[in-house]
Amino acid sequence: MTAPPRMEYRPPPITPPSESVALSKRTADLLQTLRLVWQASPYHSSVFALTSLLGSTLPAANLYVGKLLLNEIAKAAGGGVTYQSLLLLLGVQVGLVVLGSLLSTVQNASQQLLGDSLQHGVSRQILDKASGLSVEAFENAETYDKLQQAYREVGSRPLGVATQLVGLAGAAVTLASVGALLASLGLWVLPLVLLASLPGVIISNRFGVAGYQMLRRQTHDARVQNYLGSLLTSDTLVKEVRLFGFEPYLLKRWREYYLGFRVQLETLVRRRSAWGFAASLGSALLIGLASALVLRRAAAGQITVGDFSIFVLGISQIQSTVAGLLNGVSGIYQNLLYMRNLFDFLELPDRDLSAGEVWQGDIDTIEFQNVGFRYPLTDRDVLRGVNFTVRRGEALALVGENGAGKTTLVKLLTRLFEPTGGRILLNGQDAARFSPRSVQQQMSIIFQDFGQYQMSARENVAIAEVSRLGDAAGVERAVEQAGAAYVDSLPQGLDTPLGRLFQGGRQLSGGQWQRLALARLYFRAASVLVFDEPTAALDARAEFETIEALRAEAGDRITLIISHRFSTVRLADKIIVLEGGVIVESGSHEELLALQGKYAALYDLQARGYAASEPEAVASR
Ligand SMILES: Nc1ncnc2c1ncn2[C@@H]1O[C@H](COP(=O)(O)OP(=O)(O)OP(=O)(O)O)[C@@H](O)[C@H]1O
Repeated sequence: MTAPPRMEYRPPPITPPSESVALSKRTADLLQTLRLVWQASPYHSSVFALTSLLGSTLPAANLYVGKLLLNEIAKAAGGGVTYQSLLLLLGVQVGLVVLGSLLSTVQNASQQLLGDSLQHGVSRQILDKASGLSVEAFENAETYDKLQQAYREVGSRPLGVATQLVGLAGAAVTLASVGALLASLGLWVLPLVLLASLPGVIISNRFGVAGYQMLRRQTHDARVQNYLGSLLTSDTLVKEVRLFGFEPYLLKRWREYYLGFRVQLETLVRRRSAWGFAASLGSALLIGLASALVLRRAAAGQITVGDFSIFVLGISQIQSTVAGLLNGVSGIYQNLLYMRNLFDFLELPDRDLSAGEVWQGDIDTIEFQNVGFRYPLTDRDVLRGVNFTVRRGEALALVGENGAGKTTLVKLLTRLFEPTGGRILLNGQDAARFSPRSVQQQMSIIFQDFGQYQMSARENVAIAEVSRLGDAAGVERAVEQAGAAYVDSLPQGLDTPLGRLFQGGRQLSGGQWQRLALARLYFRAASVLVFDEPTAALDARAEFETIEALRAEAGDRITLIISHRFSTVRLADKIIVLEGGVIVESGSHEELLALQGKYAALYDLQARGYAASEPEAVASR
């Protein structure tokens, strides 16, 4: 077994993204999002919404005061207007500017704090949910995709919806107030100005959605491309990549994906530009028409200079507000797609690991009765009719070729998955009756892809039972049992930070990490110890010694060992040979050799290999 790679390729989602959810569902999502925003911070939500709405009335107020000022100035040419009255209007205008900047300052501050609370609140919900999901959920590519996307975009999306919604309400207020001013200039002016705003916005909106959909379609390929890039930047894989020299191959594939994306982007940009140009032509014609109508009234002396200023400034105000309004709608739509993904994830059923009776005391016997198992979303049983019993003080070894089902069997025993057929009895009682959590507390395990936690050596050991993090003697004992005495020579002993991820971390060798994982196994006071081929980085002699020590340490506990090394396997009291998910032989080492079957054949094969390469290692056993 090699050390586990950090990056993992996962297949594409099984179902397409949920873009066709009905309008009612979208409305429900919108309400749910608002609830989320409100719950994150009722105070900042209110301040943010209030300041935004108040600020939205200011453009119309500014236009109106500007109109009054211009009219007064025009009147002043004929006399009868005092300086004071002009100053008063100027004062009002300055007051509006000050009010505007005050409102936007408060609005920005509350938006930032609301965003922070939201990000924290949603991240918390995602992490809570992830903690409650079954292992099965993580092995499902669709669920895993949802989790990744939800977590990646948690900083921007929920706040995006809140900001756009408030912006939408604000735009409606501005549109209504400025629109009322424009409407006073003639029947057709407002409709024409509104119409002129539409083409550009519709085009940008349409292509915004198209761009988003393009990115969604590219999600899977982009992940493959990212994965390829990560292979070139991975610290754990650099040795293998250099040695086999497949960098050019990776780069070529990485670039092929890029070129595929580029073609799609170019098509989109070309179409968007052409339609965008046509839209601006249409807008210019409509504005020209509206201007002609207003100028006709001006020529007839029906409108003042101030009115005309409202028309000129109002056009750009209306255009930018309509653009904001429609972009807000499409932005909300896009963000709601993300929110649906988030809600889908948050609505996934939890696996309540505490549901069921609480298991008390040691596990003295484990009995598999006709156990079968099929992974979700697959159509093949990977275990069938598995029967065996193991008792206190016994060590059971599982042997079989790659893919035979050994790890799956351990996943069932440790209640990470539940059998799809048959049952597992613990001390004669159906394990399904008991809460997985309470049963798991009786088990300690070291997996083949055990964790290398970028924390201190002490934490690497004690997280097996966090309630005993302060148990210094216990940690030291576990370290000693695991033969991980090297930690004493680390700069800060057990408190040395490990791994390369963070500053000051010490990197360990594969074998050293394994010994620490072994210490973790020993640290937990459990009545069942499981070794899922953890000794890969140890040589045959070290593995033999480790397992021999384990047998001594295990005492009267139940031990389960998965190993491909027969020198280790033979130390077990009972050996089960799995083939294609079925037990084909079982018995002690001697019994199985005498049987002259599968086990004996595999044993002979390996013994011959050792005899050729490591004669003294075999001879000494
Ligand atoms: N999450 C999963 N979803 C679907 N199939 C799986 C999953 N994990 C394992 N399998 C399949 O189940 C079968 C048994 O796998 P398992 O990991 O139990 O084998 P193993 O005997 O432990 O192999 P190895 O010696 O290589 O570790 C294999 O065919 C494997 O492809």
